Amino acid sequence: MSEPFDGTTLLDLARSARDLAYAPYSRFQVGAALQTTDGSVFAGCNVENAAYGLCNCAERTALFSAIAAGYKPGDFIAIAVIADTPEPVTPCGSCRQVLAELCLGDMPVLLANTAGARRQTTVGSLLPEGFRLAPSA
Ligand SMILES: O=c1ccn([C@H]2C[C@H](O)[C@@H](CO)O2)c(=O)[nH]1
Ligand SMILES: [Zn+2]
Repeated sequence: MSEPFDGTTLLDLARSARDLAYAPYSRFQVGAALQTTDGSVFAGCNVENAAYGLCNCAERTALFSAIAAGYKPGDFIAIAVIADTPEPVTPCGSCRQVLAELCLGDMPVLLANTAGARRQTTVGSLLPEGFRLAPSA
């Protein structure tokens, strides 16, 4: 059975979202695209701030946008992330924690770089034994 999402399309959407990044401090642009169970896609880019601790990653922009639009934990089937890194970019610890809260452990995470390298992992493998209070998504 083929997967219920098209990884190449999701990565293309993440690549377009990356162009929208507001990253005047790091100059490091990241894009993400999150697909919901009903086929919607939420794109996200990183949004930085002069108070550096307020910088928000592309992954969390996409996840928070989906939640703000009414989607619930567990309503997501895949996320793609892309940046200009030598190897496919890999999410920071904060994003891993948020992914673990809002997505199922076996949800695919597609990681890519702008040169075309890509690999696939899961939310659970990115944060084994993560902290949680809420029941699993
Ligand atoms: O997976 C990642 C890693 C980093 N960033 C952002 C945060 C910051 O704006 C910039 C440099 O860390 O890249 C993301 O958006 N996603
Ligand atoms: Zn992050």
